[in-house]
Amino acid sequence: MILKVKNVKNVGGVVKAPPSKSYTHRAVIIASLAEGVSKLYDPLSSEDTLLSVNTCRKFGADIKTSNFNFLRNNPNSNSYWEIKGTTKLENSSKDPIDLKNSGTTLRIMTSVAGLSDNKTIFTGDKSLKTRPMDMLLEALKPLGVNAYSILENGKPPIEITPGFIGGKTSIDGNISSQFISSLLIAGTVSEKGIDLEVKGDFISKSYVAMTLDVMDKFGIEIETDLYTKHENCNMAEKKCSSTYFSIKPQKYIATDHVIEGDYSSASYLLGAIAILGGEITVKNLFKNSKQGDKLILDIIAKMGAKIMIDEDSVLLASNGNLHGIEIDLHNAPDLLPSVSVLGALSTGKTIMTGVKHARFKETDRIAKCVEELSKLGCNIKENEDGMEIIGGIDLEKGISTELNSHDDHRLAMAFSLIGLKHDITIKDGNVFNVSFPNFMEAMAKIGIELGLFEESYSCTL
Ligand SMILES: O=C(O)C1=C[C@@H](OP(=O)(O)O)[C@@H](O)[C@H](O)C1
Ligand SMILES: C=C(OP(=O)(O)O)C(=O)O
Repeated sequence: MILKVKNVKNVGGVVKAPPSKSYTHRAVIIASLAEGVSKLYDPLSSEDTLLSVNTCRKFGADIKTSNFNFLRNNPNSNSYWEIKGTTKLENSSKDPIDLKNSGTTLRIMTSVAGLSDNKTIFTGDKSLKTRPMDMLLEALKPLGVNAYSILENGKPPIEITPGFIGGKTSIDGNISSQFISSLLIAGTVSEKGIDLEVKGDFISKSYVAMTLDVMDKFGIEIETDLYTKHENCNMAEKKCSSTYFSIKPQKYIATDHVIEGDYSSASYLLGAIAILGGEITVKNLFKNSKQGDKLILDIIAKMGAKIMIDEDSVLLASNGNLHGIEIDLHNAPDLLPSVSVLGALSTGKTIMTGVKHARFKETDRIAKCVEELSKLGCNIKENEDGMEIIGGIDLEKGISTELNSHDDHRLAMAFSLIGLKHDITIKDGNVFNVSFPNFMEAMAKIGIELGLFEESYSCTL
């Protein structure tokens, strides 16, 4: 389906950010490992999070979901999921479990599957089969888990043989923080607990902070120097001291938990008004959030808009004139598509650094953003760990006005913002259900009407 901007009028107003995908994954999986019944209020019901729900059901959790629209329902007596966890995991699926497009479910559940009584095979869609897994599989071995890549390419499909007894292990932190979240979540309920050393450059650290946040809410005590270490290591001198985590064997305690709003998804709503000019209030964004993508507030402010942060909402005011900035996305890789579009619609240069790991997502997001923005006449330079946008969109110099999402939800939503200033279309644009099913409804609330159209195939005889 082709996604494009249909109409823009009465721009602005108030909109609620959707619940956090990352927090929903964590709460579902940890509640499924807890003794007792937990209630998750205002969870994100999206393709990816429902994969975590269905996979946890396969391992024995009893999960009752309720379909409600986060834009219309406030967290109230009936908008929650009820999760009865289990401490005795058994994979009831005789076939490989298809995790489609969800890297978070794949990584975290690979360690959890090591706790079960029987073998598991995880597979996924074409994109998921490109996601690196070898470092996690290596780190699991000293903990008693024999897991391997069936095609021996370090990627899914993955077969996991149980035996997770826990103990001491280490892993490099430069590819994915999901490996670390996975080891910590599962290691907690293993016989010996876990002592984990994360070596070298530790990217996307904020997601591990979110993991520890949810583990704390479910009663777990953790010793770590994550919060006391210097933010980024000295990459120039290649000096990065390790980060340590020590968790004694413990049991998760069922609890009720409210899922906060998603800053990654909010970046499209905030970015739209920053580009167009106007004023919006985005609710459900928490001032003290641990999400790394809260960085979008600093980015948009540095580019020239006004940002006011309240306890649980953000007010943005913009005149639509943005200028380029330099930004390190080391801790917020999912903002790369949004920031590349903001940079392409700004005056001056925008430089993104520190985000080589954005190459290991649904797509190689550095390469694809460069490829697609170049089509629109952007003067853009690809670097190993980011990109430089030297000159913005200039359709006169461009070769096409049809962009391609490459089936990546974040590319589709970020590229849709270009349609606020230029007449462009996005092929395979209907992929936002992975993380933001109500994306079009939320954009309509702030005056931006998006449309989805069948691709018209012209037959040439
Ligand atoms: O743990 C998580 O919820 C996530 C971690 C990040 O991945 P990396 O840690 O691989 O950067 C991020 O890109 C992904 O969207 C969600
Ligand atoms: C990469 C992402 O998620 P996952 O790792 O769960 O596929 C994302 O949401 O951008």
